[in-house]
Amino acid sequence: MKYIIGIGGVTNGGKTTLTNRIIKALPNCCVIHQDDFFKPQDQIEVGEDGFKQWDVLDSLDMEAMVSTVRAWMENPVKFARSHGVNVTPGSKEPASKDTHILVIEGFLLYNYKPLVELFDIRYYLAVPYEECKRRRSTRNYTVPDPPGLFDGHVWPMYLKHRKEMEDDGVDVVYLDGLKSRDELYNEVFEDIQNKLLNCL
Ligand SMILES: Nc1ncnc2c1ncn2[C@@H]1O[C@H](COP(=O)(O)OP(=O)(O)O)[C@@H](O)[C@H]1O
Ligand SMILES: O=C(O)c1ccc[n+]([C@@H]2O[C@H](COP(=O)([O-])O)[C@@H](O)[C@H]2O)c1
Ligand SMILES: [Mg+2]
Repeated sequence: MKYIIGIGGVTNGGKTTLTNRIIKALPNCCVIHQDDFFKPQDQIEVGEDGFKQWDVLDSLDMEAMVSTVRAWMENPVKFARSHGVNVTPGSKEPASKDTHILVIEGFLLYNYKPLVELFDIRYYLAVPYEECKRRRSTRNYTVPDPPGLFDGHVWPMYLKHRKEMEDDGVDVVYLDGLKSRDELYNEVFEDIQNKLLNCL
């Protein structure tokens, strides 16, 4: 069985932190990080607001990202081996027999049609404005945020994409990013275990 899990939501919601823990706990589990598909800086458009438009689908090579997901779907064992993931032989335990899991994490997972339909389950981490802004101010991205980027671009784009996703009726499981790392991990891990057992 193949199972694709999305961990999406707002920047600094805790997606990467949660993902890194979840993938260690699941068998035959590969991961794809959307951040690896940002286009080079010189290809990022500058908006009328003067900011580089990082937080839009056009800043990402979404075709390459979907191709990578499809490569996993076609041959998860080959994908796992070529990405250094240990593949355990199908055990007699029903929950792990021939189960292959892919976790995809990123801030714009559910606004791109060819990708959104590939998920078996979609988690969505959210945190309120103040906390998001506070966490963001402590981050060091490969390209540092210029002054005013959060209020001028990042947060408005988050609200826009979230509204589009909701208007499109995308089915997501909301997670409260204010909960502790442990609480989030336990909640999501338990939910995944139950979903996997129901699929078998
Ligand atoms: N549950 C949490 N509670 C408090 N801080 C968190 C939590 N999860 C992550 N963080 C912190 O918030 C920041 C963003 O986390 P990260 O996992 O990189 O988020 P994202 O990938 O969604 O941008 C980091 O400084 C991280 O240590
Ligand atoms: O990774 C990069 O090269 C990069 C360069 C510039 C900006 N980013 C920011 O990365 C954010 C998405 O990652 P994350 O982990 O904060 O969800 C997004 O809000 C972008 O503004 C990321
Ligand atoms: Mg991240």
